[in-house]
Amino acid sequence: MQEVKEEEQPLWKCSDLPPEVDVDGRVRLVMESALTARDRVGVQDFVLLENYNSEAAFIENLRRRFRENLIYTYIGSVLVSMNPYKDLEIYSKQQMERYRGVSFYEISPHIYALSDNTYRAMRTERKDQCILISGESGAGKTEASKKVLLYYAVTCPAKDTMDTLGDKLLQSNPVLEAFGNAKTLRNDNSSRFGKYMDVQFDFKGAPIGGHILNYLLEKSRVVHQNHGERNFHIFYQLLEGAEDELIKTLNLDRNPQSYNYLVKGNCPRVSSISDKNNWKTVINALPVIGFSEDEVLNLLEIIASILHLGNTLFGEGEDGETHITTEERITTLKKLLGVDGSALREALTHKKLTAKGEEMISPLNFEQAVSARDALAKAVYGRTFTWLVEKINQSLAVKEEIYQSGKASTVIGLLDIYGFEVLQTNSFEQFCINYCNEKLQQLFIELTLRSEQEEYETEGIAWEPVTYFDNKIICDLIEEKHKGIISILDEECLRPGETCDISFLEKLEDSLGGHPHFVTHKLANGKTRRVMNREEFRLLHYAGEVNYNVNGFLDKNNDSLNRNLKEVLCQSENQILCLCFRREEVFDQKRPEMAATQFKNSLMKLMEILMSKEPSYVRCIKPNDCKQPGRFDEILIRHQVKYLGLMENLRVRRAGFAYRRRFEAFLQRPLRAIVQILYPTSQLGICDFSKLD
Ligand SMILES: Nc1ncnc2c1ncn2[C@@H]1O[C@H](COP(=O)(O)OP(=O)(O)OP(=O)(O)O)[C@@H](O)[C@H]1O
Repeated sequence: MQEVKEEEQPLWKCSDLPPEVDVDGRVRLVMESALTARDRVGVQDFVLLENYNSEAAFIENLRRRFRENLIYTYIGSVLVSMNPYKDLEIYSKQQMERYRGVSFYEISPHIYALSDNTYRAMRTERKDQCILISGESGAGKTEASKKVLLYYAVTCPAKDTMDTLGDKLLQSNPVLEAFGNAKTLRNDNSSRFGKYMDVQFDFKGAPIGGHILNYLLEKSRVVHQNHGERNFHIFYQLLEGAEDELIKTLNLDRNPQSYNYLVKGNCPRVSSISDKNNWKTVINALPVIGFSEDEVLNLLEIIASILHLGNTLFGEGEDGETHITTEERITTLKKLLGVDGSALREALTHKKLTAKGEEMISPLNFEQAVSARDALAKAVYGRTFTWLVEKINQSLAVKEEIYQSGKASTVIGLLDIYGFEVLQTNSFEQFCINYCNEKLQQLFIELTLRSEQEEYETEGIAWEPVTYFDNKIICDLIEEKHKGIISILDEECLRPGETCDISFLEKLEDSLGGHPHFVTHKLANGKTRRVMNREEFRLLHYAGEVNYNVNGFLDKNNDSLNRNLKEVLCQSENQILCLCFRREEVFDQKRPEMAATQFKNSLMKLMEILMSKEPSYVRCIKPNDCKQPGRFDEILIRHQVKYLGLMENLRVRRAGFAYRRRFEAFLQRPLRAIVQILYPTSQLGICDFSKLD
């Protein structure tokens, strides 16, 4: 692969110049060469753009760099990363060495430079840091976060325990990806959950522990996939990669098309994915992260049982009663889930209710039985995933007592969370994902746009104020107590009487009609009405308009599982399931929080965590929708530049002293090069430049 080494671009080597060229001539040639190179490869920090107010100039700079495989560019200390959709040889150990301990602006932009800078800031300032990686699906967030982890695993000083910790940190990735990622239309390896990971360092800078917080797994994918998409990778890995004996033990058939939960997307195989190789990686990683043989078997029994559950079918008798028509599946489920078969059969076709203190059993109709079965599959998968993350956390936990309180150590947090999502049909999951992005935008405004300008003001620096859209109004629309969409949704789920998705929509119209960021078919004017479905509401997000179809909102928010199904599972002999389904839950009268409220609360906590740390940003951009290298889709890119707030970010950076200081540091590089041409034998180091001033 032909790559441009940026450091070699702008400068001519002395020896390239004919001896008769005098010193002035040399300097002139060097400057000209730098300018020509800049014309070709663009500037490596957007703050150096002459026309920094022009979006066209910004995009042109991205284009030039992308063409030369220069995927990283700074906006001050923010790293903009373009997904190259091909392997570039820029992540080797030698590359890591180049960035280690080197000042941010002395060397070409790189994810390693940001990783190193964050690490050094943590060490010198003894302050917790966080790296916030954002961008839309497929923009390269997970790849970036893996590069950061790899950098720390390779370059940080090692404690005795570090070898194993580094291994565990790296090995937890393929496991999490197997269970939490799936092929979507936009990304063959899309994370279907949000992830925040803390890496804890001791006072010598050695990593000593880690912790992962996971957010809202897209459980609906377990039972349904859109056309061209797949279920979570682990199902296909198991069928393709497991040894014959295991397949037999789990009573499976290797063909994914045999399973109802795997056929919906009509996409069993993906050319870019080797399920067989990935299976090997996962199965080798599990013991490294501390899974016992029994736990691995129990885990795979759960995965297999979900496939069998999807093939458990129902029929309707003459009197309208529902029964199971695939009795052999119950026999298999009994074995794999370690539960009582007849209790499971009963719980899949009946519902237990308590009315006036008395227990009643009521039969389920066909649709109810299908949805009880699907709810069981989703609950089992979702809780198993949470258990898996907990298990990884136990293995990454800091072992030494002195560090357990966290006071003697410092932390670098890594946030890799779903980007803003607009699909053909947007449901509850997209609503939550886009709400999360509104919150992150708030944080970005708070920590970058607002705070930097306030700093300029306090320091009495003259600058041109940068205006930006404050999306608080949209956050309030979604999360405000009693009035926001989430409160209205909860109310509709809980209130007695007939409620449904449409009654929720009507409630929204009654309460929020007239809000400048909320529209429905009924409230819209003619032009918007024509493109809106009657079952949709539209939110005018900071990043653009999104129509949400209310179908399924109530069910997904309720996220409930019939009590008798819970009873069956809490008696499971499967070690993992009996931890996931607790007896107390069956008897607990208190209703657990609804899914959207749980998500809202977890986001509030996340915001607190992030606010308490010094942030660095990686803004990932996806160059095209076809996952193709070399293709630069300007419209798509312009949209991302807009919603990632990159132009506002650039204006703020350009405006004040922070920019000037960094600009000066940046200038030292060509200056040093020139000095080295003029005085080739000089041993001047970077600090000597102050003397030159
Ligand atoms: N730096 C990179 N070098 C080479 N390929 C990359 C790089 N970054 C991303 N890719 C390619 O793009 C794909 C998508 O990247 P990634 O999974 O990191 O996206 P994402 O932003 O995390 O998406 P999602 O939100 O869907 O999880 C990767 O599987 C890989 O093929």
